[in-house]
Amino acid sequence: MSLLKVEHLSKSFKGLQVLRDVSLEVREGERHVIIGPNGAGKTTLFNCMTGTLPINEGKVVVNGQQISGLPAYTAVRMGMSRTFQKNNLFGELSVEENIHLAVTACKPYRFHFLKPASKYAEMLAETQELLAQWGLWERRSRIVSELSYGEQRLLEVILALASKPNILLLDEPTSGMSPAETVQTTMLIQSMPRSITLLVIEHDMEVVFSIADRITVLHHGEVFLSGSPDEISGDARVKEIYFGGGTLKHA
Ligand SMILES: Nc1ncnc2c1ncn2[C@@H]1O[C@H](COP(=O)(O)OP(=O)(O)OP(=O)(O)O)[C@@H](O)[C@H]1O
Repeated sequence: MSLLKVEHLSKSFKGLQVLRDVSLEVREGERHVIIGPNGAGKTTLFNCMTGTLPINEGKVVVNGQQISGLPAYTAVRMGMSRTFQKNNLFGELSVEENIHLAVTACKPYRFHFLKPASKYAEMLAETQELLAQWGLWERRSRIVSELSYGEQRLLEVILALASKPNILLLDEPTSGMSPAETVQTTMLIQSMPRSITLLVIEHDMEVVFSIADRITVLHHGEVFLSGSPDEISGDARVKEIYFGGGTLKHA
C-alpha cells in the first residue's frame, strides 16, 4: 500500500518552473531514494511535500489524506519528519540538550510552562532512550559546536527520529561527511525499523545502492525514471543523465 503519494505536482518560482508534473509513490516500509543532478528539484520537492513551500498544481497525499494546501504542521501530525541540508542544531547546547529539546517539541504539552513531574520524567526517559539506541550515550555531554560536521549531521538525523515518525525524509544525509562518518550514517539508516518509511535524497551512489529498495531519478524537474536499484543501474539513459555516460556503481 502507498503511504505517501505525490500526484502531478508542479512548482514554479516567479515563472521559473522547477518541478513539472511530478508523480511519486512510496510504499509503507519502503526505502525510496531520489537521485538527480544538482538543481534537478529534489529539495524543492521535499519542501513541497512537507508544506514548507506552496505548490502550484497537483497534490500530496499521506495515508489517504491530502495534505497539500494545508499548514506545514499537518505533515508533522501525519507522522512526517525531515532533515535539512543545512544544520539546524543549537550549537552551544549539549547533544543531550538538543535531543531533549526535540523530544519536548513533539509533545502536545510543550507550551505549558508548568508541567507535572511525570511529564519531565517521560521526556527524560525518551531522551535517554534515543541517546542509547542511536549510539550517542558516550557523547551525550559534548557541546554540539565541538562535534565534527559529520557528527552534527548524524545528530540531526537522530533529532528527526524524536517525533517517532512513520515517514522520514532525509535530505543528503551524508553530504560533507568523512568516509567513516558516511559508513556510520549508512549503517544507522539501514538499522532503522521498517515501521519508518524512508524517502532520502542522496548523491553518493555507494550509499544510494546500500539503502534503496526503489530509486526515482529526477531530471530538470521531472521524474525521468522510477525503478528497482537493478533497473536504475542498468539503464543507459540514467548513466548518461547523471554521469555523462560514466558507471553507476552498485555497492
Ligand atoms: N526559493 C527559491 N526561489 C527561486 N528559485 C529557487 C528557490 N529554491 C530553489 N530554486 C531553484 O530551483 C531549482 C532546483 O533547486 P533544488 O534545490 O530543489 O535542486 P536540488 O535537486 O535539490 O539540487 P542539489 O542537488 O544541488 O541540492 C534550482 O534552479 C534552484 O536555483
